[in-house]
Amino acid sequence: MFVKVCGLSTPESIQEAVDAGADAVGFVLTASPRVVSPAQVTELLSNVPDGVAAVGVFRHEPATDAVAIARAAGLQWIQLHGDRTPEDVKTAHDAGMKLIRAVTMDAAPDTFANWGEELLLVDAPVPGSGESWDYGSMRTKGLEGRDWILAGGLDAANVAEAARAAGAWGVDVSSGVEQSRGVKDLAKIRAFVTAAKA
Ligand SMILES: O=C(O)c1ccccc1N[C@@H]1O[C@H](COP(=O)(O)O)[C@@H](O)[C@H]1O
Repeated sequence: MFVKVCGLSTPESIQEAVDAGADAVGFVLTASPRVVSPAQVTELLSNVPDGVAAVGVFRHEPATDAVAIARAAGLQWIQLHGDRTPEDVKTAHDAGMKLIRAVTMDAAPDTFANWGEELLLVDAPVPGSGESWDYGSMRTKGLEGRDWILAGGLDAANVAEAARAAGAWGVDVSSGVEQSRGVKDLAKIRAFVTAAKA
């Protein structure tokens, strides 16, 4: 199970996620209680070892802006939420970036198709809200055999059953590993990664 821990802003939280076995860490570069600056990301990247993907997360920004911000920060992966088009995938790839394309669980059926992104992420209607949803509804979206990530309202207690119900290849978390909004809890990070990997 691929595991991404998102909304990290301190060396300690990155270290905990990496030590626990996370495959990717996310830095929120859009309006959010978890926002970090590109300069902060550049500093934090020294705590991310080779083999762990460091992902810049964006919501409504045009893909061209996201690519420029991520590149300035030293990132090679971007995660694009919001309304997107196949042209956005091309923009990311033309810039040499790898892409996680995020769609909401209630998005139009054609948006679940493979547009050539490296990974698809399926999230709650409001990203980063901590809201859980009907994960089993993903069984009807034609995602079998795809590398796709489940997100939205996950925590250590529900991640195993949620991933099983959805048939997910990977999972992503932010709210479920926090002690208060935007403040990560190291024990919850470890518990989440351990539960997901188990
Ligand atoms: O975490 C945020 O604040 C955020 C803001 C804008 C776009 C995406 C954001 N995070 C993504 O949301 C899910 C986590 O949701 P939850 O908090 O666990 O319910 C994950 O994909 C993050 O990358």
